[in-house]
Amino acid sequence: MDSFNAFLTTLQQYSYYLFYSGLVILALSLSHSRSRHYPLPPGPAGIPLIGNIFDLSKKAQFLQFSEWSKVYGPIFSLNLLGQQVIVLNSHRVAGDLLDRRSNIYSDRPRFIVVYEYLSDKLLFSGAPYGDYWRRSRKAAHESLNTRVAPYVQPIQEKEAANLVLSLIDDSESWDGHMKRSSASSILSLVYGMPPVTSIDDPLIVRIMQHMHRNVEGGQPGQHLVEAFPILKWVPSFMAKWKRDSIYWCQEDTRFFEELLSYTQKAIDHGESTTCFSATWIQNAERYGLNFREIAWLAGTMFGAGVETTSAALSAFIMAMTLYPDVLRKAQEEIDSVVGRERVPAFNDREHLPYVRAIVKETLRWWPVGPIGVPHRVREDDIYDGYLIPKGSTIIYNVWAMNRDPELYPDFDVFRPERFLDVSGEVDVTPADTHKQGHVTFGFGRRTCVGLNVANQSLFIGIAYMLWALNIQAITDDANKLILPSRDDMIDEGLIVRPKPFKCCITPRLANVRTLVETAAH
Ligand code: HEM
Repeated sequence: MDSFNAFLTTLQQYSYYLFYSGLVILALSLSHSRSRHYPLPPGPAGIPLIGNIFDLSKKAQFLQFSEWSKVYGPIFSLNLLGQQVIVLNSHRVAGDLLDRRSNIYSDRPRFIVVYEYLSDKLLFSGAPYGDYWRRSRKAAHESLNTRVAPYVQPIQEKEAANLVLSLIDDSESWDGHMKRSSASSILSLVYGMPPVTSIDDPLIVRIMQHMHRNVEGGQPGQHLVEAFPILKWVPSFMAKWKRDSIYWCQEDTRFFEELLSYTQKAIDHGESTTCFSATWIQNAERYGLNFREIAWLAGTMFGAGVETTSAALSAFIMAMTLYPDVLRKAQEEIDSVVGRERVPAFNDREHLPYVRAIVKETLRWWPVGPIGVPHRVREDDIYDGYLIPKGSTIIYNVWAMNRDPELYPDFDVFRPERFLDVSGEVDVTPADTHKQGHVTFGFGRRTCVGLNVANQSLFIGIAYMLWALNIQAITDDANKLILPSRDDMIDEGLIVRPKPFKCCITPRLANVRTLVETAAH
């Protein structure tokens, strides 16, 4: 009898279980089918099966998106070869979804070439929102947040001094120096290496090649396999992209592991080093990262930090060439705070609101990543009466948001004053810009983890250049100014930098070199 009762109780428990499971499944499927009754956000009509892919090949994507946003509004949808893409064009919409619903909007779309093959799934900036991303992001965040300023700032001051020296010695290659300086800064911060001062240094050349491959590999339309993932299964001997990617992944892994061994040796020899990678090695167990994963975490900083920071520095040079009044005003501020007997330092930051505003305006006026880095939504979502289907690629249109005429009425003009109150002292930043004044660092849980390092690097680099150098447009034989064109860009897909142009960069005073040289050593 007891066993029969036990059987009945179990049966009862099972029935409850089945009943409640049934309810949950019913509720889920109802909500799923209900959500499917909502329309997609509006968007340009495409061709059956291939969607809007050809509409996008006519001009730079961010320009096309911005044009569409004027027709379809702050949120519109596209179909790219069957892939649903949702484009967000206003601060409110991007903030509502990517920041305030970040629990479902923090995934990345699949990057087959760059993430799966070129990095063997170790490039965490391209990783899905999951365990590996969380472990890497935690380690990165602990090293790159504002609290580590005492370690970061002396390195960045030295790098800024070296940048100015190279601009004094070889101003014609100014764009190359921006890249060299940004790469050198990452090498010092991540591995504790001394500054690299030559553009032709093999280390710099190697890093540039790695970045170039990643940028090229990630360019939309570059590889058919991104649109047709089934091509991933084509054997290597028939697919050059696959052969090359596997080869370069091995080479880059070896390169990053060699660089990390530099830190490991320093630790083994008992040297005191507080560089990022030493922290990661010493806390490897707590982060749950092995040697290879740390090597790639460190290597990821090149891809994420060099091209972006250097493009912003180049945009600053363009802005100073086009807006000499801004340059003059900033130099007056710096001269009154720093004087001519010493070089600028981070301690001056608080007293240089106009220079701080120039950093913001540079990133607003020239968003180096005009469409950021795409996210992916993990669940069906309803927003403003529209369905955003699970698995959609979410693109936030930084270009359009940084040029929103309601927030920035004269958006085409480089005007740092827009970030200061009437007293000229207090920073002013619009809502949903994460106190940055622009959205160039992205959104939500994937927001640029290096933004403090980047802001500091730009501040000190710009302060040094303003203090030490005159930056002017060149003139022709008739003494007429030859101005660079704002529209001359190198569009590398995710990163856009000014096309190098000729300008005149000279020391402001005779004592500049001696003072900067002392600071560089
Ligand atoms: C002006 C300079 C920079 C700009 C404009 C920039 C911008 C961005 C953007 C737009 C993203 C994607 C955010 C998103 O998905 O919503 C990103 C991610 C990232 N950035 Fe930056 N970045 C800069 C400098 C740096 C630096 C200096 C570092 C490292 C030292 C860095 C490390 C990273 C990493 C690791 C990620 C991936 C984060 C993740 O997927 O969780 N960035 N950055």
